[in-house]
Amino acid sequence: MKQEVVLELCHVKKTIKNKEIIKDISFELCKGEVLGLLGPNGSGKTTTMRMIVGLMSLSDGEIYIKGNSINQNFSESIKHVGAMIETPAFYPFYSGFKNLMYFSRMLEGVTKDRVLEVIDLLGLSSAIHKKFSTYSLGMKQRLGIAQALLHNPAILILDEPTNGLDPAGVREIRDYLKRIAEVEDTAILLSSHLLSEIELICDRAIIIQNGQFVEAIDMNEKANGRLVIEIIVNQTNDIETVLQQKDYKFEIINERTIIFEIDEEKIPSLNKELVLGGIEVFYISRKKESLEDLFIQLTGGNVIE
Ligand SMILES: Nc1ncnc2c1ncn2[C@@H]1O[C@H](COP(=O)(O)OP(=O)(O)OP(=O)(O)O)[C@@H](O)[C@H]1O
Repeated sequence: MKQEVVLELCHVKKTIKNKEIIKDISFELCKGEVLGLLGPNGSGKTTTMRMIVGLMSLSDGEIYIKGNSINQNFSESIKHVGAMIETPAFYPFYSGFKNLMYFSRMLEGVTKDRVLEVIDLLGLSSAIHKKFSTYSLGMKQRLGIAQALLHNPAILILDEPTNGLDPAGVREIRDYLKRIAEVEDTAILLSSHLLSEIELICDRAIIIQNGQFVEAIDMNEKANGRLVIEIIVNQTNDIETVLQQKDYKFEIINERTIIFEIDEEKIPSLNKELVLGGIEVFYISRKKESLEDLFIQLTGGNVIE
């Protein structure tokens, strides 16, 4: 069953001073999904997010939030969005709690119970009455996410939420984001230049480069066992004849090497087929592509921080 689409970008473009910053970006974000926006520095991740939250206008294209065009009905669409785009600004000498209460009063219908709920959701209860200035960077980020969630938005937009955090802090944020998506059914769009994070946190990733969509990757498909394997055989000339009736996805690399993209459970039957077809199999080895390999391959080896 297809999930409800809560955010849709259709051929979005942005030109600033005659420079096309965003050339043509389209993607969808579904309820409860965690989607990563991945791209080298300067590829347009922040600009894309700024347009979604209305901090920047679109030069062309459309953005729909829960079916409402942000161009035509901004006030209706923006109420479904919570965002942390720049470093969140809090009063340093107020406690985390007082800060959240302060922001909650500016939002319609946010009760003290909801404030307590987001504090619990982000694991901030034990430190919530301490001054904001005493918080670690990870706690400041979590308070920022808690603030963005106060009005229970359908979509949470986070620009590099793990930037500057140590590995333990990164893991913490990752666990909390997964929890938010599960518990509140929130759709999360986050950007990161850390590929490993995107791979761990997200259900899907959109790769962009030079303001242009490059590829969408489904992490669950990867996790569901689709592997890249390398098979060394005595000769590859007859491979196509041997496998003629099967819908294998493969590439002959040279006279002895073939690469297959295959479900793990189909490897033994593939092996059998090759052997029965008169092909001598020397090695079968797993070449599971990491997101990093794929990213470098797709973006032509651009340097990533
Ligand atoms: N207001 C602006 N005026 C002119 N150029 C801009 C403006 N905002 C962004 N740019 C340019 O647009 C491009 C994309 O920037 P953006 O910040 O969206 O990229 P990014 O993928 O978020 O990069 P980073 O990871 O470094 O933050 C960059 O070349 C940037 O210099």
